[in-house]
Amino acid sequence: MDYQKYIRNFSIIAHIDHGKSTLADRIIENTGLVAHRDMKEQFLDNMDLERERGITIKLQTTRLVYKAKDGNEYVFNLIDTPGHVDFTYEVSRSLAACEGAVLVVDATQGVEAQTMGNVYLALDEDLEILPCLNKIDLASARPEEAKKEIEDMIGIDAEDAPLVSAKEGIGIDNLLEQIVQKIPAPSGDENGKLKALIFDSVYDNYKGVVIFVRIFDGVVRVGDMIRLMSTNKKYEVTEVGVMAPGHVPAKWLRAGDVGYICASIKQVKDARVGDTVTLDDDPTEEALPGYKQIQSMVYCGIYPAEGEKYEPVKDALEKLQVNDAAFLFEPETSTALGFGFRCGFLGLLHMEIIVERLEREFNLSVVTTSPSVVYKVVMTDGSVRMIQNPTNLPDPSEIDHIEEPIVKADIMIPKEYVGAIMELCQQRRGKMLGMDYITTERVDIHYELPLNEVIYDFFDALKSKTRGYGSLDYEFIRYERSQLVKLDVLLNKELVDAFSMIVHESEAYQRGRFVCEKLKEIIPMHQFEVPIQAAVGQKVIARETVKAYRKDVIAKCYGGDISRKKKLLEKQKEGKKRMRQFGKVEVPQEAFTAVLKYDDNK
Ligand SMILES: Nc1nc2c(ncn2[C@@H]2O[C@H](COP(=O)(O)OP(=O)(O)OP(=O)(O)O)[C@@H](O)[C@H]2O)c(=O)[nH]1
Repeated sequence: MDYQKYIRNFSIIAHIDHGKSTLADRIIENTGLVAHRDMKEQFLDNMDLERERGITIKLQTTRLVYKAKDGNEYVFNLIDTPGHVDFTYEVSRSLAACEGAVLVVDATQGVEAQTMGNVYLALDEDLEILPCLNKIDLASARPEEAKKEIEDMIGIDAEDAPLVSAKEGIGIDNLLEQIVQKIPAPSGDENGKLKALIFDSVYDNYKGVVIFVRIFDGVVRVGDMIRLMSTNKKYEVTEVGVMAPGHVPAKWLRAGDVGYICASIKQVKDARVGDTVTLDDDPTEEALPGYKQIQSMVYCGIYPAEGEKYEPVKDALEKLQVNDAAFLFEPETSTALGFGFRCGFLGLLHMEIIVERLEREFNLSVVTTSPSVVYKVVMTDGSVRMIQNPTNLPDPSEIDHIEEPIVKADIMIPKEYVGAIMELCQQRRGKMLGMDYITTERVDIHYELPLNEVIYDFFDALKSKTRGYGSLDYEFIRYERSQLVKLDVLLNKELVDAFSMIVHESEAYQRGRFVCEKLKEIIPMHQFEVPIQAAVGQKVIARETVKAYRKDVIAKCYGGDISRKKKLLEKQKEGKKRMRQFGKVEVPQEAFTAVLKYDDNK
């Protein structure tokens, strides 16, 4: 098929901060479709939050036209991939839509953990990898060394890898030419049965769900009846088009194309990433490989903060979900916190983003309970329960054993930090699998770690112990039997379920003590004494007491001027607003996050 000769479908992959977004901007600019003055910094990252955090979450795809030195015009479909380990599945599906990937390596840093993580994903999809060295404008750039790392670690030729500065716009022409020359053109069968891969979907207020697809075989037109193969649901196509950028309607999409389809699909979760689209009256027999139901790895409870109502939070969560098929929630009640929601996330970053959006975009204040991974509980009668809320852990007498998710982690660090990182991993119940030298100065350490130990702040600890030079990539590998117990917190002798957590038996005592000490610092004095206890089953393993206060807060400024009194009272009131009442005990909201910051203490 001749037209396919002039199409190049590719992604840019990189370790975080190596300059993927900046390079994408530069490519867009150099292909000339977007006028310079219309270029917002980082064109592809379109959410404010993303821009602030500097990470790519939601995929954006752009169709560009490039006039090559051979005189021909080429269509480039630049498919953006999210740059964080939480979103690996989305990365792998957007790569599956491409023939090649531009691998950006920061020439001042060299190959890092997620460079490798992304490269493995690209190799799994049989992509042509086109390495390029970025940030060569910096004096500390060492492109030759970085090239050698690429050759040694990835096993691809990096001799001709373009040296670019995305920031200064150096070397971009050479890169564009190499994209034309080295990334293969698509080679689908336009006359075959429709086979298209959904690699992203978004909700649009006017059009409903817009699905982004790569057509492998066949043609799709307005009016066609399409079928999504994982659900067998049918929809009539109302619009097809390309992202040029923005939605530009077209007559059809055919083999080799990347574009969008609107088909009055109501919810993003009905059009799952990884699913195959075919025609209902002439379907392909076989779906494209690689479809997976997304599994939430981390769960937590989200509750309206005092003063907030249940309904607005529910509405907001529903709105967030229309656009995010990986985010799950269902109603849940907690004796301590009342009516709220159990929410599932891809990882901790995903969770933080949702909570932040609730606060920022919806102006809601919420309480989140300890994040938890999903435990596999094998009961004495042989049945298995998946538990994602510590409160629901069955009675220990009914449990035969508990299994927890284990991940394989690749940690890349300068060699002088090996000791510190091994110690960190040891503390987190890690099992070392091995260590490779990347260069004489840098190593790649492989560990198996319980996911539970990674989700809280492992990454922060890694960064601080390596002065920012460490990088991490991990993937789930299996469930493993482990000695886990439920740690409960009692305030004034009453169990506060929102504080319950599942911990390793060997850590229960220390953890219990930490939680009690922390709560003692945070819970204000009451008219009565407040005992704080940590317990495993019936056994109290740690205890602290918040003493009762004697004086009224105003008594302090007796005779003082009235405005000062007012201020104090107001401050007290303000403080009250952010309190949660448990029985007779008032607990400030910060307590819920403070008890998680265990590692500050280690
Ligand atoms: N000096 C210099 N800085 C660069 C260059 N390219 C990117 N940067 C800077 O490096 C930082 C990271 O660049 P981004 O483009 O945001 O990196 P990214 O890989 O897209 O990051 P994620 O979206 O988080 O994956 C930014 O501060 C850029 O300004 C370059 O060629 N030279």
